[in-house]
Amino acid sequence: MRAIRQTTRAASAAWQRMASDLAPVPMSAAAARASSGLSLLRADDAASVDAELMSSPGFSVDQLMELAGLAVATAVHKEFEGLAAERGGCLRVLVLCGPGNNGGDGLVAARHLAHFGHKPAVVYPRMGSSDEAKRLFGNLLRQLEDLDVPVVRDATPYSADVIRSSADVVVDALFGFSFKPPAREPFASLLAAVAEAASPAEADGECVRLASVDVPSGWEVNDGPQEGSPALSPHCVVSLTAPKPFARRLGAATAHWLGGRFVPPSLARRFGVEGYAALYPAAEQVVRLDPAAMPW
Ligand SMILES: NC(=O)C1=CN([C@@H]2O[C@H](COP(=O)(O)OP(=O)(O)OC[C@H]3O[C@@H](n4cnc5c(N)ncnc54)[C@H](O)[C@@H]3O)[C@@H](O)[C@H]2O)[C@@H](O)CC1
Ligand SMILES: [K+]
Repeated sequence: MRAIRQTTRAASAAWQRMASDLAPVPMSAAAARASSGLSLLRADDAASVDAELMSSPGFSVDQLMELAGLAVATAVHKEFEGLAAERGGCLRVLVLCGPGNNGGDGLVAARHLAHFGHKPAVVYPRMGSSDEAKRLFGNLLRQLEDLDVPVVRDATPYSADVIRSSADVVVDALFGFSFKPPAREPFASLLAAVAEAASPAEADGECVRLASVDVPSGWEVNDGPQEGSPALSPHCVVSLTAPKPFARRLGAATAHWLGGRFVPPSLARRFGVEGYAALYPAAEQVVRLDPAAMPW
């Protein structure tokens, strides 16, 4: 009998040793993100992905901007479908476009929003002066003109009150992953006005809905909102290619969409972002991320 008890104790100890060998080793948060292919893309890595897409696989900037802008328009349309239904199916969308490619995504999004039956208007205070900027953005402006989408080049009239009275939704395409705080004029004042217009501080809680393209403008891409800068508090963010590290600072009330479904798996793997491709349903160009399922 004693021999049987000793054998049982030995077997149990061996089993416990084996079980502890098999138990999952706790991973660091960074390792968990990398192993899932759902890393956050730091600003310099996002710029490298962009540069590589336009070198080895041979995309043109026009192609990428078209897909990014279409994704933005689609996400905005889907996110605010309920609001559109309250407004007879048509939203007044004020698209604020900055001087770089984030602004270009906004110009493309405005065109698609017009095709979707909404009423976009664009504020575009500064355009790059290079020949390439003039060609790229000049074409996008011409396409808006052909659709009778108004484009205003002077941002000064856009106080919080003017924004509130002229728009249901503001698309913030002022700055993306190349933004370096603090914002200079006229963008600083425009950002302050948008921040006020989109804040539900009014007595009835009614405010303009704000959708930010890639990064909420005025937020530091890797660290999020900074003290003292006019920091937007968006209702939704549409991240392109992969969310950037500021995403950790988004509150639970902010919807987070992902678009930019064009990165080849080999390139995505090198930056630890290959896991996002599997999140898109079927032929969708955008996906609403579930914050509980994200490792960050
Ligand atoms: N691979 C991708 O994910 C793609 C990204 N695209 C978009 O491209 C964006 C990045 O574009 P860019 O690199 O042109 O840069 P941004 O559009 O982020 O901004 C750069 C421009 O903003 C100005 N600027 C920067 N800091 C400023 C400040 N503090 N005050 C005033 N002006 C300031 C710069 O002088 C420059 O003109 C992304 O965020 C995304 O929206 C798409 O267009 C194409 C594909
Ligand atoms: K933005």
